[in-house]
Amino acid sequence: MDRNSGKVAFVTGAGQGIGEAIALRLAKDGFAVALADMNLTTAESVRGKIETAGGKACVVEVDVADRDSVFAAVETTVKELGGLDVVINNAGVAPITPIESITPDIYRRVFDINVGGVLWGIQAAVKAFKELGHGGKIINACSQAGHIGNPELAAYSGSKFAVRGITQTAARDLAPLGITVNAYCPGIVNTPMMQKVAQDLADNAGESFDWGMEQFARNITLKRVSEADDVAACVAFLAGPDSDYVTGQSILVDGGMVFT
Ligand SMILES: NC(=O)C1=CN([C@@H]2O[C@H](COP(=O)(O)OP(=O)(O)OC[C@H]3O[C@@H](n4cnc5c(N)ncnc54)[C@H](O)[C@@H]3O)[C@@H](O)[C@H]2O)C=CC1
Ligand SMILES: CC(=O)C(C)=O
Repeated sequence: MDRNSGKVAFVTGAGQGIGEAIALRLAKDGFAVALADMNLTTAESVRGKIETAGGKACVVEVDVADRDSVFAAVETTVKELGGLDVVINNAGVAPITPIESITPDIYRRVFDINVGGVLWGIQAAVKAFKELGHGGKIINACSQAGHIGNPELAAYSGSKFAVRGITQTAARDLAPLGITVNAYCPGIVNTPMMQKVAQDLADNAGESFDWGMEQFARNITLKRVSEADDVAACVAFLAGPDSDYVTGQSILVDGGMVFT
């Protein structure tokens, strides 16, 4: 707790799922947390949970696909919470996309949010860290699907491979500024996103939700689907001082789905 007190973390997609779990965990670990989301209702509810537990948080509206919106959200965070030390580019979307179904609109939406959101988040973080006169930590949402192509998720898998590449490059470019850049790669996490992915896959095949989930879950070595807290624990490591000598890595937190 003490090691992070006075530090500020900015988390996109913090209103639900993995982003919510990250925000709650970092607040418990002593960070003041900016809850950045396009859904202000869910973000406000997370703020309520943090404040009830004695933590500090603010809500910031953001559309991560919009560069200006990301820069404005980061600036608001610095004003409201008095600094910035960690930026977590977590927001993402995962539509089921059999290869022949991908339209220009689907392609652009997935890449604008999953890749653009990471790029603009990195740029906004660098600007703020420079203005504040110190380095910092940038942490991006990748996926096991960013290490191996997942069936019927071509647009999504492609976007997450891109996140891994950007993470490596940004780590090299930003090291001279004292900034580390890493990513976390969840497996199958029980969140609204994954529930929809499984349901859509099942609907396309005329099967049940459990069948849809099983298509993704059957290769998990630890034989259980992940909870968002499993991912938050890895992000807490990447956000804290114990990861100071780690950069450019995309760390799998998938219960043993992909071995690299
Ligand atoms: N759930 C899973 O099994 C896995 C998730 N991931 C990644 O983890 C991240 C979080 O996923 P989940 O929590 O499962 O998703 P989720 O769909 O449950 O929550 C996503 C949050 O991001 C927000 N959001 C979406 N688009 C946004 C935008 N343009 N601007 C601002 N906020 C936006 C939503 O309002 C929501 O609060 C994503 O990047 C996802 O790709 C990676 C691997 C597995
Ligand atoms: C949605 C996702 O990231 C999967 C299936 O790994």
